[in-house]
Amino acid sequence: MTDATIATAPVEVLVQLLDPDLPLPAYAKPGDAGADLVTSADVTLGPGERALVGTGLAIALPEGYAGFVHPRSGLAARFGVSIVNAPGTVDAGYRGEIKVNLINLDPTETVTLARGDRIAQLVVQRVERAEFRVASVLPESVRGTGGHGSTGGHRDLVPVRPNSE
Ligand SMILES: O=c1ccn([C@H]2C[C@H](O)[C@@H](COP(=O)(O)OP(=O)(O)OP(=O)(O)O)O2)c(=O)[nH]1
Ligand SMILES: [Mg+2]
Repeated sequence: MTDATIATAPVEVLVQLLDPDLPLPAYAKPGDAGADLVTSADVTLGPGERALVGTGLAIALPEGYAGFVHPRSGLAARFGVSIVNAPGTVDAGYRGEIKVNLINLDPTETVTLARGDRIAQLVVQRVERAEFRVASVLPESVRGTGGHGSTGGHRDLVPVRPNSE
């Protein structure tokens, strides 16, 4: 089945509208993974500035689910706006307002967002709960302890610092 509109039944998420004039989280297109969240206030972010922004929503996710607050790629590409703790994690038991820690990563431009603008997207996912057990030896794996670039691929990537030749 390739039609993105044909999907399994959606999971029901109760939403408390803390600000009745603001919308529910909304999927912009069929098949979208993220439902857009809006800012409840006007926000101005100078270069490098961040702000914890309300969305006017509180939700109750079913047990076994979490919400992940992701940046919007359009805001990132056009204005350099991202989320400090991307993706933010909304626990199933959280009943407070969903907030978004926006940051303007542009080095020179100030960005202005108006109340009601879509600032982030909420991805609802099933999550496993782990039981952590101490082990003195871990099972072997092909990767082993290699990480942090151990597979290469950075040969041509040389860090360039401003004002250095
Ligand atoms: O982008 C986010 C991330 C988190 N939260 C809310 C929901 C989440 O359930 C709660 C706690 O988030 P997290 O566990 O990431 O933060 P913490 O610093 O560990 O806080 P706490 O000590 O309350 O767990 O804050 C948001 O509203 N937006
Ligand atoms: Mg926590």
